[in-house]
Formats: sequence, structure tokens, C-alpha cells
Amino acid sequence: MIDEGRGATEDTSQTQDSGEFARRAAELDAADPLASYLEEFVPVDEPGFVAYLDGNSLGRPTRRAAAELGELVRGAWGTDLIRSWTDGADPWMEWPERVGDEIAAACLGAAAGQTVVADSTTVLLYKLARAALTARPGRDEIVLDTDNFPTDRYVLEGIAGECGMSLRWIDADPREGVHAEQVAAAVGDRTALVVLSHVAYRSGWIADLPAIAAVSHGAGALFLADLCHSVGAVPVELDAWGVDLAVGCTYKFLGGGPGAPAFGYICRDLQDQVRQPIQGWMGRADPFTMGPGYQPAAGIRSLVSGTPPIVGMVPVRAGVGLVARAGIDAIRCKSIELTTLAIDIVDSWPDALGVRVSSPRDAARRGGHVTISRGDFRQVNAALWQRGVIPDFRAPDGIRLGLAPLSTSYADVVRALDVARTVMTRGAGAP
Ligand SMILES: Cc1ncc(COP(=O)(O)O)c(C=O)c1O
Ligand SMILES: Nc1c(O)cccc1C(=O)C[C@H](N)C(=O)O
Repeated sequence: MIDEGRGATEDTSQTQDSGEFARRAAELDAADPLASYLEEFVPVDEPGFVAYLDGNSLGRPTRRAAAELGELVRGAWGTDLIRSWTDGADPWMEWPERVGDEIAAACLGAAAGQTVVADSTTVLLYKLARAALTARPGRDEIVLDTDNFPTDRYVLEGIAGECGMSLRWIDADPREGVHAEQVAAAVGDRTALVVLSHVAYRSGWIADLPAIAAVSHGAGALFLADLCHSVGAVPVELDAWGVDLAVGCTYKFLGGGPGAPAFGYICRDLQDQVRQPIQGWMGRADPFTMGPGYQPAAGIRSLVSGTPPIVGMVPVRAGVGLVARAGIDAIRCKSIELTTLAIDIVDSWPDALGVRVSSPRDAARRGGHVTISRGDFRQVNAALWQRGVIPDFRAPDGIRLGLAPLSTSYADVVRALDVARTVMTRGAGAP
């Protein structure tokens, strides 16, 4: 419980500490090569707003997205109408592969022709996992971990039931994530597929994808990576790391907006061996022949099922454009500085506050968010939202500080954590 009694005395050490961190933040902001990107986002129009620390769940909208959505309504949609699907310099029919390639080049380390944008992460995960199983007939096990995002666990449980497969669970430490050694111990000659997240949604742990791909392949299995929490924040090298299939969302660090479509990747060598389960007309070779029977389109296009979500892809293109311009390595450098600053501030808090850092302290193993824990953080998070500080709460006791590098300043981190310390010192119920 929060110690309500502490509010009676002024915490002078807070004033001193926040002054020091404010000076450090000012220096970092002044030297930040990505500082100009803060202006690329639609400003929050709310009195008393302090800072948004949930870019790892829903990224902020870019000004370009707002402008380009308006242009779409007036131009390609409003004026060119149905012709936009097939005519002009950038026909909508080609957007799944085109935007997929843009994401691949900016932040997946993947050559063109292996990525499409479609569906939601959940649906694409289902399609990719089912597709992978078609390339490993006779094997009846899927390896996954206990702390993966719920949708991953549920989708795989459903597939196991549908396809008569068994699930082999890796017990993941919720304060870290899955280690390659655990995968090595779990896979065997029955394993068809290994499915894990690159960055753990709870702790922010970065899994060693090249090592996990290697141990999966050593057992003859395929490896599918969920990149939701890494894409646009942590460099990814799908081709070089030997990842077979990948999925990720575009509404976090890529700024695609609520419900934006997902992306799916199938490495080129595998594309002819797999068959995804939802045979729709948009994934058929030459859809407008509308002929009998389904013949999959060549290559990655066959992962598409229905009409591409064009409106949803407009903000994705704007966000990916920003990431491409800023460069994923520069984004990662700022991300490490932001999360290090957040941890240093939390470490400076009095022990009596009882806050623990639940993310890896090693920056090389930590993604774009920092999770801190305390028993009453559900109430503290609600109090922070009322005071204009917006992180998120994940059960049982974690507040995630999602520090999107392009839209978060170092001063934001200091201001937000200052409010958090005050809330905890005075009590979440205090005015
Ligand atoms: C790791 C991970 N996988 C999947 C999802 C969700 O997928 P969807 O966009 O289908 O809700 C999320 C976030 O919502 C996530 O963090
Ligand atoms: N996709 C979300 C939604 O539709 C509503 C609220 C949150 C989300 C999220 O993205 C959750 C997020 N993937 C997480 O890591 O918790």
C-alpha cells in the first residue's frame, strides 16, 4: 500500500534529485540529433498534459499522417475513385508488397519481396504459423513460451487444437524473457515450429534471435518471430539472422494508428514451400480473372487474403518514412539513453518507495520500454493518467514506461517521473 502518512513532510531530496536530472536531460536534449523529429508529431491538445510514455502500445500520430489522410480522401479516393486500385503511379493493388518493402528496408533488415502489410497481427500470426506447419509435415510440436503476449499463446493453442499438434511450453522468467539455451533444451525431432517475441511485452527483454533461429534450425524446425515491440525501436536483421517467418504491428513505434494493419515476412527460400490457410481472391494469381479454383500468387503476395487496408496504410507509410529518415541505429542510440535515464531516476528514489526495476539493466538486452513494479501500481497508474502522465499498467504490478525515441524528449522522462514520485510520496488518492 502507498504510505499516505509521508505526505505530511516535504521531500527535499526530490527537489534536489529532479534538479540534477533536469540538467542532465537539458544537456541530452540539446545534443540530441533526433530532437527535430519531436516536431513531426501532432501536439497533445490537453491542459495540464505532462508526457506520453506509451509509445510502445500506441504511437503518437505524425503530422504527415494527418495531412496524407486528408489528401487520400480528396485525391486518390475522392477524385480518382475506383481507378486508384489499378491505375496511376502507385496503384493500391501493389500497396501490400510496396509498404511491406518500405518497412523491410527501414527496420527489418530484409531484402524486397519478403514482406507484406495486411490483416492484424493476430490474424497474420495465425496465417504464418499455419503456413509454417505445411512445410514441416510429420512433426507435431510447437514450441512457445509462457510469457509471450496473450494473442500469441491463444492463437497457437487454437492451432494446436485444430491441427492435432502438441504445445511445448518454455517457462519464461517474466522479469527477463526466453534464453536461447531454453529453446535448445525444448526443441527436438518432433518440433515443427518455434514462436517467440523479439522484445518481451512485459519486461522489454531482447531475445537473441540469431541464436534462437540457429537452435531451431539445428532441430529441423522453423522459427517465427513476433516483432511487435521491436520494430522501429530495436534494429532487426531478419535476413542475416536466419529468421524464417516474422510478424509485427505498425501502431507502436511505426505510428500507424489504432487498428493499423500488421506486416508479415516469409524468407524467400521458404515461400514456395508454405501455404497459408486463408485463400482469398487478393492472394490469388491474377485476382481479376475471377476464375474457378485458387492458385496462389507468386511469392509473398500469396500471404494476402482480402482487400488491402489502404486507409490504414497511409499513416504507416508516414511513420515508416520518419524511421527511414532518422535511421534505426540513431533511434536505438536514443532509445538506450532514454531508458538508461529512466532507470537512473528510479534508482535515485528512496528505498522506502519500494519500486523495483523489472526490465534488464543491461542496455544491450533491453528494448524500448522500462517496466517498474510495486504492488499498488494499478492505482498509481490511474493517478498518473489523471495528472497528465500516460504510461500503461500491466498486471500484476508493472508500470511500463514506453519511450518512443522520435516522439519523446529526455525532459519528458524527468517531468513524468517527477510526477510519479510525488504521487507515490503523497499517496495515489491525494489531490
Ligand atoms: C507481442 C505482441 N503480439 C501481438 C500483439 C497484438 O496483436 P493485434 O494487433 O492483433 O491486437 C501485441 C499488442 O497488442 C503484442 O504486443
Ligand atoms: N493493441 C492494443 C489495443 O488495441 C488496446 C490496448 C493496448 C493494445 C496493445 O497494443 C497492447 C500491447 N501490445 C502490449 O504490449 O500490451
